[in-house]
Amino acid sequence: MTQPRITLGVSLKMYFSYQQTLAWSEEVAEIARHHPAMVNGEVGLFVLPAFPAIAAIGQIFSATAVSIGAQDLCWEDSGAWTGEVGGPMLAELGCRYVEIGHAERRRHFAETDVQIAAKLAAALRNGLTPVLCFGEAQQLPPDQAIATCRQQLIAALSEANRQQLSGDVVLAWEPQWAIGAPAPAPDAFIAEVCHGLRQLHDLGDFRFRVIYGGSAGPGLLSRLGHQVNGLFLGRFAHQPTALRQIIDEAAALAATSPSATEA
Ligand SMILES: O=C[C@H](O)COP(=O)(O)O
Repeated sequence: MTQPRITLGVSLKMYFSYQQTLAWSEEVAEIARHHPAMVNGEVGLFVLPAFPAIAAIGQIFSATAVSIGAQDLCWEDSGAWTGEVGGPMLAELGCRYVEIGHAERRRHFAETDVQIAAKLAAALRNGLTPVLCFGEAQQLPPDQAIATCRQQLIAALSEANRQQLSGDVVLAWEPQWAIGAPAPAPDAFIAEVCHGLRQLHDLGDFRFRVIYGGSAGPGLLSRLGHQVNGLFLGRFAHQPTALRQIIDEAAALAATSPSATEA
């Protein structure tokens, strides 16, 4: 499948009620139906709601270019795994993406590298594009942040590599200290780390997009330019008007991407 020039993702985490999720999705679907860069596929948007809202927002986004996904999955496909949701059911529900390894899941649910690697393999096995979250816990110089992230990526991709799985993987780099903060990491730091992450070519047979997350909001994408393949958004996408502004910025960036000017 052709990749959008700019990828935007929104995780609603557990912020919205069911009805709020539907109302927000209706407004975003309206934007997506009319935004030229979304209609022509230059800007891609995926939305990850809480599990119970997946089917309903799948209907709301059905006639749009917006993809839906989940915030987690089980590493097993079926069986006696009370409370879990497996990749096959997510695929049945129309999910294209699944988030894996978010810092909040590591912190609050003690997810380990081994579990994250198994979940990533489960996603690929079920035709879902993993949105692999990773990022350094403390503020580090860019070269050390890149080295720390590289180790996390090697661990997270290890099971997929062992099973010789391949496919698209969204690399959602989120410095842990920038998540839930008043502002994102400094622009120059984001640019340098994303550049370094995009140079990592020894991680397996995957097609990567590197997107930045951590208090990202309007203005950031325009400031970063082509240093990133997109953004992973949380709180600052809760207002549909703010998301529209970010989509506009993505469209402007997509129009000046090297592949766009060659076309
Ligand atoms: O999943 C999204 C990220 O954790 C970013 O969330 P945030 O923008 O609210 O910090």
